[in-house]
Amino acid sequence: MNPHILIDNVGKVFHAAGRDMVALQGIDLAIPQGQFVCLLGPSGCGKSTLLNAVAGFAPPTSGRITAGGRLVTGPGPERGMVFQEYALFPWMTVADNIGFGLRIQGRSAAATAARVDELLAMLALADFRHRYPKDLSGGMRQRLAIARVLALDSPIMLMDEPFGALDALTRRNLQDELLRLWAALNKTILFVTHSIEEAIYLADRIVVMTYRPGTVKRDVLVDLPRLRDPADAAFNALKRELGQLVMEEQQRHHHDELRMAAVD
Ligand SMILES: Nc1ncnc2c1ncn2[C@@H]1O[C@H](COP(=O)(O)OP(=O)(O)OP(=O)(O)O)[C@@H](O)[C@H]1O
Repeated sequence: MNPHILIDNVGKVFHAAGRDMVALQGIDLAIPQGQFVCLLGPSGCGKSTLLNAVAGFAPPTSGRITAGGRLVTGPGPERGMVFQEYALFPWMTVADNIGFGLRIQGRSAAATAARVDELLAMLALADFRHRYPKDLSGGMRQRLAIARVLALDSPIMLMDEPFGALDALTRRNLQDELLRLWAALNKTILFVTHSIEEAIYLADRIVVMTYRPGTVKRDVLVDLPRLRDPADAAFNALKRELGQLVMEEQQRHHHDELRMAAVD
């Protein structure tokens, strides 16, 4: 079967302060339909750069990416993105935020209203439909951000540290919610995190990235039954193994920063 997302020898070079910086190099990933993939690595290893390339926001400088068999040349309706900072319209109510994308797609008022009701129920937001984002907790805002993306029915969801700003309990609730939606809706998910535990809790597959240049350091299938228990021995064994890999890259990051400070 053709992969749902194909990342083929992708590289990205930034030109900054008169220097070339290789953010990504030779990334190859074939992601089948329905797989939940976490990109894991320390700050600066290119996770967001890769996700933005798949989203079509910032094209790679070499290689190519296809989604659903089509070359990615820009953003597209088959790829929905959820950001850490919610990306909500503060002047619109919860219901209007969810319906916005549908209206600009030209759906009728009745079809939009029906779909909005469905999503409000799915994300347990029905009691909040008339509120504005500023009157919601961080967890509720992130539910709303997910509802907005689900409204468009994109088969691929791209998520950039979506739960990074939430407290531990809210984060776990939303992780469970996301697993439920993923299983029910059969989405392909590419999810960026620097939390090893989050990656093991969620993913079918974890791609650990190296720091500068960003390459694939390890590509691991997580074969543990869900819902996973972070206290479980196999969970912890994998956590130790991945922790070692991420630590090595964090140290490279740290040495790089010391070297840059010495040059300046
Ligand atoms: N527009 C840009 N111009 C120049 N350099 C950039 C640009 N965007 C990202 N970079 C650099 O590319 C590298 C990868 O950045 P990226 O944000 O993808 O990393 P990340 O793994 O997502 O980190 P974080 O978890 O901190 O977001 C970093 O060294 C960053 O400084």
